[in-house]
Amino acid sequence: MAASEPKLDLTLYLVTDSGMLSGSKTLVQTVDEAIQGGVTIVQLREKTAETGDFITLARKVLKVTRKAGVPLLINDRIDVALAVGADGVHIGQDDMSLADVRRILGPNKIIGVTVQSLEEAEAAVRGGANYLGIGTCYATLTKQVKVEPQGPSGIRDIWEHVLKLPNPTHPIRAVTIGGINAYNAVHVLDSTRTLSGNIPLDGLAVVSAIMATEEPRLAAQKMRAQIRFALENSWLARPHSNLASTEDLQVVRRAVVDVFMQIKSGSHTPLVQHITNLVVINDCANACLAMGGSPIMVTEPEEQHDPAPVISSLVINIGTLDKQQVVGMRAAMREARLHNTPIVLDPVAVGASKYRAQVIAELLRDFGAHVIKGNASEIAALAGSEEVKSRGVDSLGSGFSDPVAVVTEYSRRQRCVVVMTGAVDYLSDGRSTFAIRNGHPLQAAITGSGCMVGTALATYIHSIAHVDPLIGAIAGMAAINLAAEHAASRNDVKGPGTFRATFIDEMYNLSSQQLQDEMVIERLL
Ligand SMILES: Cc1ncc(COP(=O)(O)OP(=O)(O)O)c(N)n1
Ligand SMILES: Cc1nc(C(=O)O)sc1CCOP(=O)(O)O
Repeated sequence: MAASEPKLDLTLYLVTDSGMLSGSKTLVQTVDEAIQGGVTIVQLREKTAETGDFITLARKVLKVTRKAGVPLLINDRIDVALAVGADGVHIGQDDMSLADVRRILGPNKIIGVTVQSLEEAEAAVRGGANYLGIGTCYATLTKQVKVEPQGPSGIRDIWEHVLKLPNPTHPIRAVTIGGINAYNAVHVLDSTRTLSGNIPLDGLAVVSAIMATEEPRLAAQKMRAQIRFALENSWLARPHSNLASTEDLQVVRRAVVDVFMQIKSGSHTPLVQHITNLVVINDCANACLAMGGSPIMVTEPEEQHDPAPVISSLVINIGTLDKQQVVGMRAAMREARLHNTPIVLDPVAVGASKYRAQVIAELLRDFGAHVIKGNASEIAALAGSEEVKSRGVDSLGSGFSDPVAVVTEYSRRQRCVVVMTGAVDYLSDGRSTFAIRNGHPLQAAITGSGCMVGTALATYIHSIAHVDPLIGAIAGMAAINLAAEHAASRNDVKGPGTFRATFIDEMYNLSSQQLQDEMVIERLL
């Protein structure tokens, strides 16, 4: 194959570490296979190599990268880059200054700079870096990092900041690095999209996710597929949903009924995994069945891997939290992320203890969610608002003075659909916000009705690729509220006990015509 001119494509950035090789493959073979699997740029990072050995290795790797038309950068060592004619270098804050490196290498070589703060990022952009390696995203065993991992939201803050800077010569690009793998790639790319403009990072940089495997080609293929999904198919990547954003509420209503019909007609039976609280397991399983889904209560960490490919959606509910359960939740969310399975997070009583708040913050940092559902006090606790207080699992007072602003802004920040339940339910994807005014006070008189909302959301949002999560959320919320209205109006319902059983019956009986005719929905934004 003829050599081709390397162009800067940061989509999947391999940073090498020969110390991680298992022994069955050389570094050159590993790089070669990783490129075949989809790596788009390589950085030779040999922290302990002698200069002569480094140059010899770099020449061999360069042959492979040139053949594939992929740029080769050298970590830290400008002399090695010059000696072999590499395409550029990557430097950190303790290395030779950017200005000196640019002077030595000239205007055409690629220079990447590690940045961990707004100030470092600003200096690198002003100094003419071609791209930024924004670190450290997650904890890593690959190297000792000096700063606390900042998680995707910290990375996003830096990315957002640099995009607002005037750029002297060329548009700035960026990847993030640290603890990234095929399981968290989509979440990292989704949640580092800028709030203003929805602009994603240019790619992800990895060391161990490829270097420490026996199958670098396969590892690179998996990473590349996840990155492609995040950049092209994730709902955040799709242009503003035509359905939820349309001014015509009739179009929204029809889309909601269509989603409902898919399940009601039996053309699709979503397999809805629950890791939920002890109080409501049975109710949630029955609600799921009654709506046309199939519940599966797989909870042990060890048994998350096998069913993961066939799970349609995952409910994580922290109502009766224990440490072992959290391990299972993390394993389930990790698998869900790999399979792009929608995750519905129910942060029950998150404001009640520091432990709950910490668990939820870590789950959101590490895995995120496609939908967060809570009552006003739970959303207040998550959004950092003092306006609504809680008592146990209940909200106190009359709620937010401006619920639309709270829900919309929190949804925008979390990059997911937020559903805030109450007498009026508010649902937002950060771009469009709706109120649903169905439901009955008896829902608050039984335990688990909020948890069953989580089940309903997950049942209708059974695929990220095929269901707009906001439309699916509206379908779930409206369906369960209408079932409550129908149940409460029945003569055989005498109070909470009979309501509870009848509620499930009416979830089962609800027709698409009733949903169409009786759903009270209002667009607020
Ligand atoms: C893409 C990318 N980003 C960050 C780094 C880290 O570089 P640096 O700060 O120079 O640390 P060392 O790699 O030298 O340990 C990187 N190498 N690549
Ligand atoms: C080389 C490097 N630089 C980092 C930074 O934060 O600047 S983290 C890191 C190592 C990343 O390795 P892995 O993909 O195996 O977690």
